[in-house]
Amino acid sequence: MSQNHHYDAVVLGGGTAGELVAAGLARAGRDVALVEDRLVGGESPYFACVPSKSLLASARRGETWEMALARRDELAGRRGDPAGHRGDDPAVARMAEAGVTVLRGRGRVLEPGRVEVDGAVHGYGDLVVCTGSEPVIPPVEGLADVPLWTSAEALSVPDLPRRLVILGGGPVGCELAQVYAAFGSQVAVVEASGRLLTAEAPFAGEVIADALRRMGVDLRLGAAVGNVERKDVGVRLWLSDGGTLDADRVLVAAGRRPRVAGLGLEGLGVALSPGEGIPVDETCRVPARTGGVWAAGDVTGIARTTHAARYQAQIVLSNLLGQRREADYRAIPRVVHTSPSVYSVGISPRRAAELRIDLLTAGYDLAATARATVEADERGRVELYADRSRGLLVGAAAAGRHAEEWMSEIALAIRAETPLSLLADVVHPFPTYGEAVEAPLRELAERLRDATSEDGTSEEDRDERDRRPGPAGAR
Ligand SMILES: Cc1cc2nc3c(=O)[nH]c(=O)nc-3n(C[C@H](O)[C@H](O)[C@H](O)COP(=O)(O)OP(=O)(O)OC[C@H]3O[C@@H](n4cnc5c(N)ncnc54)[C@H](O)[C@@H]3O)c2cc1C
Ligand SMILES: NC(=O)c1ccc[n+]([C@@H]2O[C@H](COP(=O)([O-])OP(=O)(O)OC[C@H]3O[C@@H](n4cnc5c(N)ncnc54)[C@H](O)[C@@H]3O)[C@@H](O)[C@H]2O)c1
Repeated sequence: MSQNHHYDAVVLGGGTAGELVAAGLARAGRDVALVEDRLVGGESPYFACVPSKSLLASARRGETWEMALARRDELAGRRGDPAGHRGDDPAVARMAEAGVTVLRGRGRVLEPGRVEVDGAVHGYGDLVVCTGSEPVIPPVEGLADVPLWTSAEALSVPDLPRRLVILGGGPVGCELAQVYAAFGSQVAVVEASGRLLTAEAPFAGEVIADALRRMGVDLRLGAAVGNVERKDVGVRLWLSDGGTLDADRVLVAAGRRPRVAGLGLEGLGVALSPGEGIPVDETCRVPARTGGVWAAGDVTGIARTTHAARYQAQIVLSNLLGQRREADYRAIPRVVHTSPSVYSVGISPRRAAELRIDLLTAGYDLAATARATVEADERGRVELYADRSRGLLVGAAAAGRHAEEWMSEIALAIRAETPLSLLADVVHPFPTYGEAVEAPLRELAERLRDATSEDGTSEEDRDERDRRPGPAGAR
């Protein structure tokens, strides 16, 4: 096949990460092509973050389903219309303005230095893979034979099912359970592990479980779906605990896997493992037989949020523009935007157990803050986690009203390795939920000081220990 054009860089996938890398390189004078086979902008604006947060906000404001849909589709409506018109013109125009060539179609690597996009071949110097992730459909008998929703359908069609069963109680399952329950669907969540938000601190899942139950959501925790059968009206699901559920619609929210299949990366000598992300080093470079392969965003399987995709895109950009920069994943926040919301950062108790880190935990119920009293919303708690051996804050979780807005100082503290004695001296305005971190910070500082004086460790020893690199956080 003859080659159309040789680009300095080809970016595969025009989502959050791909757009940023392509525009940044083009603005720096590089000849760049962005390959996108759906909508420039990717998942976040059309099918994920924006429509889900819009519906959650409408639910909080008590809007009707019709109002909520109108607002959702106005914000995310650039996903196109049923006639097949693509709605991403503003995003494409942004790329053109930056000097990026947008190549519509599915891209795959033919051989080192050459990609094919719907039959046309293009050459490249550097390849940046930003192909995102896709939902996992669990191998449940009968599931493939019934009409399913993934989050993309749930966030783009106008239907409000009377009975909705959600498979999976992770961030997607919890956010969408709250949306549909708020607008009147009878919602059940089937979560195979014993609790919601299983990767996070147990109290967080309990706070969300309580909020969902109060809205009438039927939580089937610790139960897996055995099989699914189509009925005259709707479907029936048989659960491993012997229970059954009837539904008009099944929404699968059972996790996502990096989108790596069919990209031709094996031909570059990239080592791929089933279900895993493209391996990257700390500069987001992909170890490959040939140089010049990079990856950013969900496809790396590392932090899987829009802000992490942006961060990795900036890392790739800096390195491609000749400024070495390494990613640090120790303090990337993870937020579930339910009411109350859940904010986690750094190491979770589960991750600490896997890494055999001896955690010191201190917590505080938000009910004890004056803000909770004046707001008449006492739900929630904050927990802070310190690594006993390093004497540093390494993780935190909070469930509570707007937790995502008042916990950022903890991310900074973890990232900057701020001494606990200094953190415990920080003053928060009264009356705010943010005051809830003061008591646990003081407690951790005191317990670490006591531990230090008991084991005879001097301040100098502690300083030396603090300078050593810590274990990778959210990975
Ligand atoms: C329901 C839901 C809600 C979420 N809410 C939040 C939230 O509130 N906050 C948050 O931070 N994160 C949230 N996320 C996660 C967030 O959406 C992702 O982390 C983010 O979109 C990842 O960006 P990306 O650039 O890696 O991939 P994507 O945005 O998925 O972009 C990848 C692009 O590559 C294209 N592509 C793939 N293969 C090819 C190919 N071979 N050729 C051409 N194009 C290709 C795809 O069409 C796609 O446009 C949510 C996710 C879901 C599912
Ligand atoms: N606010 C945010 O930042 C946000 C919001 C939504 C999603 N996301 C991202 O999207 C990704 C996907 O989220 P998710 O919630 O789909 O995945 P997840 O992997 O976090 O959770 C999936 C859940 O489904 C359960 N499960 C799997 N198979 C099951 C089965 N057969 N029956 C019952 N339960 C089953 C698992 O135990 C797990 O708890 C996450 O990585 C997250 O980072 C982010």
